[in-house]
Amino acid sequence: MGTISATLDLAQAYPYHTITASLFFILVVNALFFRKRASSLPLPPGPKGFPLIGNIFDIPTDKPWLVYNEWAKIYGDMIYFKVLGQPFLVLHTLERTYDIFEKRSSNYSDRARMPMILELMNWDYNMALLPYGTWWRRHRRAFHEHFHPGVVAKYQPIQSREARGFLYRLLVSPENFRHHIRHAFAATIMSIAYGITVKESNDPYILNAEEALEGLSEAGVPGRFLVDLIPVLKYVPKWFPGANFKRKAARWRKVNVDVAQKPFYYVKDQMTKGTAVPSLAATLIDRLPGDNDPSRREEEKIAQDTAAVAYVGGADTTVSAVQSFFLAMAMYPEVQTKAQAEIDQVVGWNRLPEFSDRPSLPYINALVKESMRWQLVTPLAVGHMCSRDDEYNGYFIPKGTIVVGNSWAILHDPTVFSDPLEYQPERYLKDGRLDPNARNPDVAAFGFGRRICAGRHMSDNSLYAIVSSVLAVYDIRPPLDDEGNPIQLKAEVTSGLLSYPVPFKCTIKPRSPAAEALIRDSFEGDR
Ligand code: HEM
Repeated sequence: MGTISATLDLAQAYPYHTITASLFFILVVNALFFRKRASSLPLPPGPKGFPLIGNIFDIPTDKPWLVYNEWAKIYGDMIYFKVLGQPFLVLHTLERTYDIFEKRSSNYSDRARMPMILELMNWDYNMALLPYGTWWRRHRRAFHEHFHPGVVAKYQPIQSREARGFLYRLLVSPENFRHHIRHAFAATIMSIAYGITVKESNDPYILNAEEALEGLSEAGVPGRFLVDLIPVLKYVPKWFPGANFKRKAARWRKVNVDVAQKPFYYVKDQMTKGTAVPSLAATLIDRLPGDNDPSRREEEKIAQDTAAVAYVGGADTTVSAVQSFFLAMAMYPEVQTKAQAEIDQVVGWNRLPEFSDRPSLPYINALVKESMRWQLVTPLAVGHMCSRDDEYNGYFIPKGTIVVGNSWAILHDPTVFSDPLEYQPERYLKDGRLDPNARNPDVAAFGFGRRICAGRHMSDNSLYAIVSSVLAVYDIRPPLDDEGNPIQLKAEVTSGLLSYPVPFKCTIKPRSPAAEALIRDSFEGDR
């Protein structure tokens, strides 16, 4: 997903002149279109704000999920506030997210309008950003067809191969493990989506996608560009004083066109020459209606978007979960020992774990779950916009409210997860098996309802492939100081829509000479 605007990170985002202009705009809009509240019910509780600007000064910019967690102790499990006229509702418990995002999904599956990103920067190929409706549904259907639980197994050979490549790169330069994690995912997804083998470094496709994602993270902060508040500004010509946003948008638009089109046209070209290797794009192109079919243009656009979103949605998300796994292993040696003991017993020393071993590895499965829960990749998931006025649980929820599920709170609820800040795979196990009654992190870690992450099944397989392979052959330990003493690591994460462990070091060594030989023997790439 990695691609969607942070919906709440507002206060930091509004420079003074933006606030002033926005206030003026809101005053005018309020005066012209003031709408009487459609319900006598009260709004849900929340911090009291100022007229017009609302709670702009209350909005936390650093790890907002923790601040909302504290607010929930004062206001309860539904927290409502407004910023510059935009209403927000934060849901704190699984019961609330289920009621709103699942049971009332037809009303809570839209996205906030983002003219800068969607209309000026051409991010419209990313279905995660699309408004709810037929066009989004057609994209979702096309994506689902290639990433639903029954079909993702076909990507396992690529995932295993890239996991082995990752093991080899760790051997060569363990200190670069963060780069290797990123490379492993980029390589896996480019191979699945386009059959393209990426270069070890400075790959043009990856560089392009990274630039596009940087643009998204800048433009994704609400209010960063005034055009998001005053959409009509998109018609201002590029040369107009102050229209720097149009020039920036033009540059990012070009990058985005490259991301969506270049690899796709490469595959098309290979298919014409008869040299294409199997890939998602090749399958999609193969099935397109004929050139003269009236639906051809739209179908080709959907095919192109589907392959591209696999990359931009998947490239930097699972990466964060794998980084958390490395951090956890360096901090919790006893967990690592138990996991390795299970692999040694089930898989032995002569081969690496396969996907077929997965059902026999309950502790590893529990560890994969805990790696998704402990430090969440998307602690506030992604906001859904409410399409119509609604009444729920005695409160009025106005149309246009951005509703956010606090996934972090749901997966750190101390009444459900004892010592929630600790990394404990045991919490998912009972009598040596996965406990079906334990809360599965999937209930919140990948978002909610109809917009729930469409790549989660593939992500889960990738995480298993990496985690099981690494534990089979490596010991991960804390870094050492100059005297050779272990340095105590802390579980600290970055803020933002996507959260990562704050960069840390760790010591990564093969478990034995036999493990090292296995890593070398299993690697299929160039040395
Ligand atoms: C740890 C890994 C991942 C996490 C935590 C994650 C998280 C998310 C979240 C929170 C959303 C928004 C859900 C919502 O609106 O309620 C999302 C949407 C999406 N994700 Fe992921 N994601 C991950 C991996 C992936 C991968 C590997 C892919 C692609 C192969 C992917 C593709 C998508 C797509 C296409 C959407 C848009 C869904 C829609 O709007 O209908 N994600 N993801």
